[in-house]
Amino acid sequence: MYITYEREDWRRLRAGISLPLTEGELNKLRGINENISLDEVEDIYLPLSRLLNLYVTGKQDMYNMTNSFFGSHIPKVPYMIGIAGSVAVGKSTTSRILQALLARWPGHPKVDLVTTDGFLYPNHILEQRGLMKRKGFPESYDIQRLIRFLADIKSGRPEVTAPVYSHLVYDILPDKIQVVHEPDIVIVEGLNILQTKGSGKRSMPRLFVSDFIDFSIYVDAEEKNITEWYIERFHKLCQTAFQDPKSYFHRYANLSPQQADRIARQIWTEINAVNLKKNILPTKVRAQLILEKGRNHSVYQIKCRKL
Ligand SMILES: Nc1ncnc2c1ncn2[C@@H]1O[C@H](COP(=O)(O)OP(=O)(O)O)[C@@H](O)[C@H]1O
Ligand SMILES: CC(C)(COP(=O)(O)O)[C@@H](O)C(=O)NCCC(=O)O
Repeated sequence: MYITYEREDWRRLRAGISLPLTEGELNKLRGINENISLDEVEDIYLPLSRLLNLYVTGKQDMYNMTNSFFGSHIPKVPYMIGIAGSVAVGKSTTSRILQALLARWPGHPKVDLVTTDGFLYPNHILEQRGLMKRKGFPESYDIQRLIRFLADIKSGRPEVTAPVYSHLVYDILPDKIQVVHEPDIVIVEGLNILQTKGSGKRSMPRLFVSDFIDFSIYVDAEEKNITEWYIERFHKLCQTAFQDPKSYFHRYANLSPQQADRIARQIWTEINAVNLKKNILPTKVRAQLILEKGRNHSVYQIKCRKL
């Protein structure tokens, strides 16, 4: 079902890319994640952005042909890329690198990035429903609202808005929205984008998030590595974001490294690992492309769906 490329074969696909990264651009990418190696960007993400750019152009050509066949004018509809995978596997980093790379291809497409955490229910609703320890589980999202949002984008509406989630206050920000304005490409990132908990009552036709996605990518790694990345990120947050008195986790600001380790492991085991096994990993087979990451986040294999 998938064609498998080992890293060495995949990186050779770079040969056909006449779009080297300039020093300034490399620095900008380094700003996205100081730990990402530039070899990784050039070997893995640059060829991937080239492939995606071909798909985007192909889809645009199809729209143009359809318009000329029917003598009609279908409004420009953005191309939608979905990035799925576990908490802490590197979805945000992958999305932001692809956003930056895709914007460099000819025509300089406008690439907007949306994360599905904006569609989590606010804490007061999660509290009422006893779901505060279930953030990220299917029932913690307002999936109908997410599907409406995607349907609005895909119907060619020039401006669509999304709610905004803050990892600092650990809640939806009631007075903030994200405006998605006439994008050429939208990257939707979230652990739930390949799930099949649809919208609508049982008796109604059901739509899934993936019905609106043109190309889906699953970022995969062994659970023991993802656990380490989660714990490392938690340690970093203890020293940075949690120091802010506005942070929901400010109580963790003065933890010893051993205490931080224990708490991170506990949150991972009780919430995120359960969600990974029960609700996220089973969706991997629905992705069109799978990035297999080894230790240090380096991608050692890429699997592409044959069709
Ligand atoms: N390609 C990468 N190279 C190095 N570190 C990475 C890479 N991708 C993610 N990370 C690190 O792993 C952790 C999780 O990444 P993040 O993108 O926040 O994950 P997610 O959005 O899936 O929760 C972060 O600490 C991030 O800095
Ligand atoms: C907000 C998240 C559910 C991720 O959501 P996503 O952006 O993938 O929709 C996750 O980062 C989270 O907060 N999980 C709850 C347990 C924890 O604090 O890690």
